Amino acid sequence: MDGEQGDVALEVPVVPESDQPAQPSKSSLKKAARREKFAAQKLERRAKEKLAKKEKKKIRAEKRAAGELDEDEEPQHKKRRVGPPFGGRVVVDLGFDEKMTEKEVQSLCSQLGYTYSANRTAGNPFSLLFTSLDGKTRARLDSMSDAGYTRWVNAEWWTEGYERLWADDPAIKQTVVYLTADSDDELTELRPDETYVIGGICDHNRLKNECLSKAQASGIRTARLPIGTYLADLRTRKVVTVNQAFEILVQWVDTRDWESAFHTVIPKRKFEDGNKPKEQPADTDGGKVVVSVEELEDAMDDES
Ligand SMILES: C[S@@+](CC[C@H](N)C(=O)[O-])C[C@H]1O[C@@H](n2cnc3c(N)ncnc32)[C@H](O)[C@@H]1O
Repeated sequence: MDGEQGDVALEVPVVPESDQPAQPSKSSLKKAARREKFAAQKLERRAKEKLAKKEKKKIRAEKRAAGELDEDEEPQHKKRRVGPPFGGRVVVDLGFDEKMTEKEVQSLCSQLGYTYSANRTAGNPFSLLFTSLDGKTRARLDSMSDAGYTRWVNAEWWTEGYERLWADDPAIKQTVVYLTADSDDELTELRPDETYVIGGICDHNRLKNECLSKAQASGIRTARLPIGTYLADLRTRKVVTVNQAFEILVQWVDTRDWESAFHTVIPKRKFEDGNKPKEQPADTDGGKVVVSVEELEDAMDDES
C-alpha cells in the first residue's frame, strides 16, 4: 500500500505530558469564582455605602435647615469652636411676609434654619432675635419639623416689629443698624454694643431698596457689607441671602477679616462664571412638607 494517494501519514507532534497546560484544580477554580464574586459585591457594597452616605447627608441638611440638628451630629469641620458670645445682637426682620411668593417663603424658612444653625456652631455667637413673625412665614415654620423653631435655644421670636427694641429707651435706636446692599454707607467693623438687622426676605432681587426704605422710614442707620471693596472680582450682584449675610457676620467676628469671611461664605462658583443654579420646586407629600436637598441648596444660593 506504500505510495498510494490518501494514505499520507500525519505526523502529530507528541507533547510530553509535563509541557501540557495544567488543568486548573477544582479548588483553584472555586477560589477564582470566589474572587470574582467578591469583586462584584465590592462594587455593589461601595454603591450602597455611597447611597447611604448621601441619604445621611440629606437628612442632616433637612434637620439643619429646620434648626433641629444637634451639635454632635455635625461633621467635624462644622463643630463649635467654643468661645464667649460676641455681645452684639442680630435681628432678622420677618416683616416682608406679604411681599413673598409661597416658594420664596419656603426658601426664607430654610435660610432661617441655616442662620440658627450657624449661630449654634459659631465661635462667638450673637444673640438672635426674629421679629414680625406672622402669616405665611409663621405657617411654614409651624409645618417644619413639628414647629421645631419653637424649641430653638437662645433664639427669641416676636410678633411685634423691631421698633419694640427702643420702645422703652429711645437712645437704643442709635445703636441699631439695618444691613442692606442698597445703603450708601459701608460697614467697616461690628461692635458688641450694636444691633444689626437683616431683612428676612427672599425676593430674587425683585424688590430693590425695600429694606433701605423701611430702615429710612424707621429712622435708623443703614450699612452695606463691604463685599465690593474686598471682592472686586465677584461677577454677580452683591446681594446675599439672609443666612449668608448672617454667616459673614459670624465669620468676621471669628477672624476680624472681611475678605476671609466673604471667601468662606460666598459660594466659589460666584468667582468663576457667575452661574446661578436652577431653582428646584419644593414638594409636598400628603400634606407633609418635603424639603428637597436642591431646595436647601437653593436656599443657600444668592439672590442675584
Ligand atoms: C436677599 S437680601 C434682601 C434684598 C432686598 N431686596 C433688600 O431690599 O435688601 C436679604 C437681606 O440680606 C442682607 N444683605 C444681603 N446682601 C447684603 C449686602 N451686600 N450688604 C448688607 N446686607 C446685605 C440684608 O439685610 C437683606 O435685607
